[in-house]
Amino acid sequence: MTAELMTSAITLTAVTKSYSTVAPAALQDVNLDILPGTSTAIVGPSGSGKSTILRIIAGLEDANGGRVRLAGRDVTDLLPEQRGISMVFQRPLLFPHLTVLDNVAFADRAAGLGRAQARERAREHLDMVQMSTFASRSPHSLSGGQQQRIAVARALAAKPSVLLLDEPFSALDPGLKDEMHAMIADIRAAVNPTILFVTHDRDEASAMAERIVVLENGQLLQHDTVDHVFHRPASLAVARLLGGKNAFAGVIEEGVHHSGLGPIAVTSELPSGPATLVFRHEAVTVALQQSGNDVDAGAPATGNAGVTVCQTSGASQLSGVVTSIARRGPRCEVVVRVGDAEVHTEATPRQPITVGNNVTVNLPCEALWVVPE
Ligand SMILES: Nc1ncnc2c1ncn2[C@@H]1O[C@H](COP(=O)(O)OP(=O)(O)OP(=O)(O)O)[C@@H](O)[C@H]1O
Repeated sequence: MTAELMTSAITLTAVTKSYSTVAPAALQDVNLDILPGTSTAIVGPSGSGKSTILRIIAGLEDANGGRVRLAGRDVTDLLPEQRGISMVFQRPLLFPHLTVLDNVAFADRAAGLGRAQARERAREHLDMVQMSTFASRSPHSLSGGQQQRIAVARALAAKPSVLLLDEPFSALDPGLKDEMHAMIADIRAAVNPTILFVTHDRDEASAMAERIVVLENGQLLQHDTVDHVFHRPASLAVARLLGGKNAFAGVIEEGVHHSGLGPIAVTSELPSGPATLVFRHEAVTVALQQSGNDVDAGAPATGNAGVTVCQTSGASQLSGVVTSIARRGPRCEVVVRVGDAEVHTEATPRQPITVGNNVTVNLPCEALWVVPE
């Protein structure tokens, strides 16, 4: 492999975009700093402005205000082909009349490179996406996943310092998606472009990126590490958009959060006042209460908020009653009524838990997070 390393920081400053004077702005004052060589996912509901951000960075759409910089260079007024960016779309958009090899050689040919040399470089990029044996095939003879590999190889052949991917693998089945994620990891190891991609799939965001940008209604709600957006959301909106199911409105008084769930010790550093307690259901386990054990075995069957102090054991334990169980692949999601509230938890299908059981909910301290009301 002779491909050279290529990577750029991406900086958006106060970028706004309105497609019409009557519709709400597609992007509102978006500021974003993407470090070179990183991979970042953009997530958000449909219509939140995800594709618009990519298109403005690529130069396919003009912003109404703000600046776009790549590696510190202001590219706002440059044409797409002057920016050193490649973009891959949900559909591969290969040239049907060219072979796979010539599809990938296209950028070099257009840049004036001789056919033999362009094809030699194209072979390197086909190799990078493990498609060298398909070089002489026509695009229509390939599967959707194979065509998307060729689209990625063609994008890389333009030697971009930034690779933008707009829901590139959303049409593929889960097994193929995993293979594509492995391919992106190989590409990062080989040429390390800065990657910014749009996805609706939270698992894909965490599989392919180390950071996530969360958008809603054209506004950037949070840009942070994968771990932080899932476990330390900046707002209730972020928690919800990332699939968080446990949120309890209440009030903090002297380091204790009070809600329908009961009193939960948080941290004394948090100011007193209204706040919502959030935690991921994946972090919460549930266990059948055995009579005689030391966990609130006498709780009434209607469910009762356990007193919860979160220090020595590193976890709060709540007593409750199972109200529903739903299978989620290899896991089960178990909903437990605790006091006035419902807590979403996870269990394995082998656990002997049924609806109506008295259970203990184990809430690890590190899973707790508080967001403003
Ligand atoms: N060419 C266009 N003309 C008019 N409005 C547009 C155009 N492109 C996008 N919009 C509007 O701008 C807003 C943001 O669109 P965008 O495609 O960026 O959202 P998105 O988050 O990528 O959505 P999705 O997840 O559905 O692809 C939407 O309200 C959309 O209808």
